[in-house]
Amino acid sequence: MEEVVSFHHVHKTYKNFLLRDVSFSVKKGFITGFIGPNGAGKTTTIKLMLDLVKPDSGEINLFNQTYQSNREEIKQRVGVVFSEHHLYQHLTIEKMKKVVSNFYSKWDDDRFEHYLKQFNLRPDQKIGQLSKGMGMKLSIAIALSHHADLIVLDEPTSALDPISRREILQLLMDVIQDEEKAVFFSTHITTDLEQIADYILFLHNGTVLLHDEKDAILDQHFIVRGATDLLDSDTRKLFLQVKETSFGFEALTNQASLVRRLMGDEVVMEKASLEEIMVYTIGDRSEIR
Ligand SMILES: Nc1ncnc2c1ncn2[C@@H]1O[C@H](COP(=O)(O)OP(=O)(O)OP(=O)(O)O)[C@@H](O)[C@H]1O
Repeated sequence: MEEVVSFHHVHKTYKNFLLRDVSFSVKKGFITGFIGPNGAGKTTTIKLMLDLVKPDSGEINLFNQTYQSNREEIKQRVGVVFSEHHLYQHLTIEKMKKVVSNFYSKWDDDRFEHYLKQFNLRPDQKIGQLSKGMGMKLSIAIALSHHADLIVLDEPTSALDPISRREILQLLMDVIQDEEKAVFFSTHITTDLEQIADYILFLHNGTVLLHDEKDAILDQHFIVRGATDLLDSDTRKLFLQVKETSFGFEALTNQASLVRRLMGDEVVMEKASLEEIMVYTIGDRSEIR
């Protein structure tokens, strides 16, 4: 399977933050969802991916090339959407298009017009007068109008109403239909990823906690509930985190089949959502720290 992005042991240090030994890949033809709590390092990772900041060590490849050797070609092949759009407020959409289209050799006016229509945007509208959601849609329209092979989005749906969100999610699914492109998409709305992501990358405190196919992650992780007397030093090892109350325990496991075999009917097991996986896993880590 072709890798569009690969990070190999990437480190980046800020005064109060360390991105540590980050390795992952983004595959062509798939949507990779990028999750992690506030301050996990998601935007830093995206900026590294886009060459907006440089790593201290490690290697970053896009399309099997490095920015050092092929910066211009890589930039042409990437479409970017940030949560706050960086478009010129005083310009109309039409004028903004003229600025941006000059930058991209494969800019496609017809495609851009198609997206404007789809998003109910007019070329004569001033960017400063667009709502947050409309601004986001314009950024997405721009990112999708130069035949990019990789679309990188940093929290694109957080400002959108549920209807627009669905529209954008559908659009991202359409983008990967021809299996020629890859989408990398950070968000706090984990239910969006349950709908559309093929792979999940989960970052916490600057390290990768999980990177796998979404279905594999959801198949492995279960919330288990049972009586506290089932817990001993051995059975506790089956769980990533255990919460105990006077009614019993509730725990997250990533060894569902083993729990089923060992505890069987004595416990109730329910598939964990991505949100539960995040919350339980992070709880565990912060206790260790
Ligand atoms: N230029 C910088 N200089 C110093 N520290 C920085 C810089 N950029 C980011 N940081 C720090 O790095 C850490 C990770 O920030 P980052 O924006 O990557 O997190 P995030 O996962 O995107 O968070 P959120 O979900 O809140 O957007 C934070 O503690 C932040 O303060």
